[in-house]
Amino acid sequence: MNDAAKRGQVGTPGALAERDAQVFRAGIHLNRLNNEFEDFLFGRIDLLPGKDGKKGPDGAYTAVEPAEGAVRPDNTADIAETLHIGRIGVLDAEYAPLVIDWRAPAAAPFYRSTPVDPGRVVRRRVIRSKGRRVLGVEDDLMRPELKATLAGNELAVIGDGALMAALGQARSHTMRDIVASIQAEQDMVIRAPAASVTYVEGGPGTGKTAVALHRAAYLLYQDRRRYAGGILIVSPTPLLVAYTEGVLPSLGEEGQVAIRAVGSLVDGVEATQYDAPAVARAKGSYRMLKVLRKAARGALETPGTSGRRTAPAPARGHSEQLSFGEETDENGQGGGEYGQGDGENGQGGDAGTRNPAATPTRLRVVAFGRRLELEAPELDRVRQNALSGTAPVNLLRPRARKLLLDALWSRSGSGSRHTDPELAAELRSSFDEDVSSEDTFIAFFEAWWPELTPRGVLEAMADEKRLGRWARRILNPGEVRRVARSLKRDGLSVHDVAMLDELQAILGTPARPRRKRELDPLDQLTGLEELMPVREESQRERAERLAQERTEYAHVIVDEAQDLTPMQWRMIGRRGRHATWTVVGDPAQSSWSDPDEAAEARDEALGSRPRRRFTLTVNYRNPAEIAELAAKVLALAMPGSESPSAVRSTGVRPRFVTAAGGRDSLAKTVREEAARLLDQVDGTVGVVVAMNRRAEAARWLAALGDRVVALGSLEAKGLEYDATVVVSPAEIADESPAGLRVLYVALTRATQQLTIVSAPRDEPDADGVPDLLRD
Ligand SMILES: Nc1ncnc2c1ncn2[C@@H]1O[C@H](COP(=O)(O)OP(=O)(O)OP(=O)(O)O)[C@@H](O)[C@H]1O
Repeated sequence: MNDAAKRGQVGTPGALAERDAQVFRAGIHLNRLNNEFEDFLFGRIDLLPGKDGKKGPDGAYTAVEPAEGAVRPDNTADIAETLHIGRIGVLDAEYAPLVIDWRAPAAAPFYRSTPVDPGRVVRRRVIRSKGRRVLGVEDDLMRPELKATLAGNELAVIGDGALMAALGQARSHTMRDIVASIQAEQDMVIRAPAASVTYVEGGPGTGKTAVALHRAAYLLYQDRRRYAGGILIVSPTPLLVAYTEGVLPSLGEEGQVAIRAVGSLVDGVEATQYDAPAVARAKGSYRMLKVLRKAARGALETPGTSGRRTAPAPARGHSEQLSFGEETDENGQGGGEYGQGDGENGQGGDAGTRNPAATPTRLRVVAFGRRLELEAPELDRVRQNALSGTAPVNLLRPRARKLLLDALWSRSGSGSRHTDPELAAELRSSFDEDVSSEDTFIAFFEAWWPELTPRGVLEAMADEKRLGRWARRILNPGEVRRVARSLKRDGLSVHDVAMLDELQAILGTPARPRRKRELDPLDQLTGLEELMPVREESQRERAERLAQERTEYAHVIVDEAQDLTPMQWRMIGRRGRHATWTVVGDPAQSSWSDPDEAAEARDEALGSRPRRRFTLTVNYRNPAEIAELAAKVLALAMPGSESPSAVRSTGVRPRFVTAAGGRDSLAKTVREEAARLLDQVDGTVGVVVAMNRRAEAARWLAALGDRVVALGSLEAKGLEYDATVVVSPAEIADESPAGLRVLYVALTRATQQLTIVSAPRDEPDADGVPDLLRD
């Protein structure tokens, strides 16, 4: 900035422009440094000289292996290079690297080096700090046999390992980044090239979510321009979004990355309700796709018995010329109200609802002084003819309109009036103009072929009779009844959102004139707003706005991919048609009942892009004592699959408690156990119950403060707590066909302590161990 000020004194216009540009860049950099100040420098590696002596642009040796003779026969060596690793890179006054960005190639040895395969690293140090104070230092010696010296002094070793220090810390309600202790197998995934599909599997606690988030930051660092197209991270629940969304800003990345729950992928919708398992199964499966296709066409026709009329009514005085079904609004006025928020940005499907009027069964217009009339059979023929096109239903409107005019034209008999083709064409076009500007025709057309919204179609599906027709031979009558009933309820379920999105694709969005965005004069001054105290829209706000408007992304990261239904895969697939992908999941934790169908949908979404597969094998979350217990359920849920190995053990075994029969006893026991755990851990306690006990469990715990949370089994996905109470394993396991896998998720949420509360249904033995968890 000082430098820039000097440029300004030159006084030429060019120098002024350069000054502005430099001040701007310096301002951005200063901002980033200030934002990243906390815990800015977290790592250091001391290295042997590189094999070929070559150095990269960041000034570090590029070779992974040490130079020949770097280790002397008496096992002594000199440190040739010391690198400091931080959240972002910093150069010194000479433009030499002072701190290396954790994502830079030179930082890779910090993560990759292990005692088995140390490369050039002799000592790896993790530094914890607060503000300007160093709180602690943890060293790992990668070559413990070596006596290394740095500038004549022997290398010191402090602390007992950064990883264990990180894992032992109490948990809060938000996830922390793991930059200081990323492990080698995780680093391979984070830095995998972004070509095509990177597929990561691993058991609970292996760091899949952490790795996915760090990968997003890494990709942006690697190729910011390419990912200006945005990175979408899809998370299973809003709870997990809230838990993880702080990680990227802590890595110096926000704006380009949108983290969305699968129930919030359609703009303006935030679904938090869950359907009962049988309903979810019908709504999520491929079968629903067929039903939606039929419904989207069927919904064009509204039975007269609906009794609801809010479509634009014919103008007064013309109403007698429109024939609606028997139960239409008598005064024919209707009020012309479409729901608001009809998606100016072309999304359309999320906010507005329109209740179409009963479909008119007769059209009468006056053209060329003659009354022309089309009756129901003719209208029906025209409709079927129009629908034979494959285009999205709303985009078929112009075609339907044209076919309607054709039918009226032929009814008028005017076609034979002229033999001269030019005159005939002229006559026809003036006929079309005449008819289509007539209020009657306009009103008729709006009611006969209304522009459908996804919400409108979903509402039509709430009518059991109509749904039954559209779902004939696809859903069974029980499913039809349950789905229709679920759609009558207020608010959307997570599965409804994928249906809305599919409907949006089936219906299509007709082109609308774009609203001109006002030019913000500050925008013109590329980024000067960064430095101004008052500005209209911050960079972050702008990034959020852009993310809102974005419908496709350059990279899509799917977390907990094992849970997605076929319909959800289709929804996400539409957002990444040209994207590269990172897909992380664990089949053993899947709450979806038909994994084969979901795999088919996943393959369709990912297309034929080649896949690179990784497996994470170490459980960083659960102590061995908890992992061992969970493994028993894994053996039942997915016989033969391997549990990840737990990296530490606490010596504290899971506790088993039995609640006597009766609601009060269960409530009391759970409350006591939660309170007991709150006493024993510094951080959070999660109480996991079957989905239908959610509200009840929240009441049980209301007096215990906000360190404790009640969670339905499906909501526990991806989260973690210092301690958890799992209430009635049998109830959770019996909830759905995937119940055992859901129970496996519930049992693997704790970082320190786990208590199992059994109800009589769990058939606990004398020690309180429920049937499902016995050897
Ligand atoms: N290298 C690491 N250093 C420190 N902590 C780590 C490391 N890897 C993972 N963890 C921690 O382990 C816990 C589990 O990680 P994460 O939630 O990413 O696992 P996951 O594989 O997504 O689990 P699940 O499948 O159960 O959702 C988190 O607290 C995470 O911070």
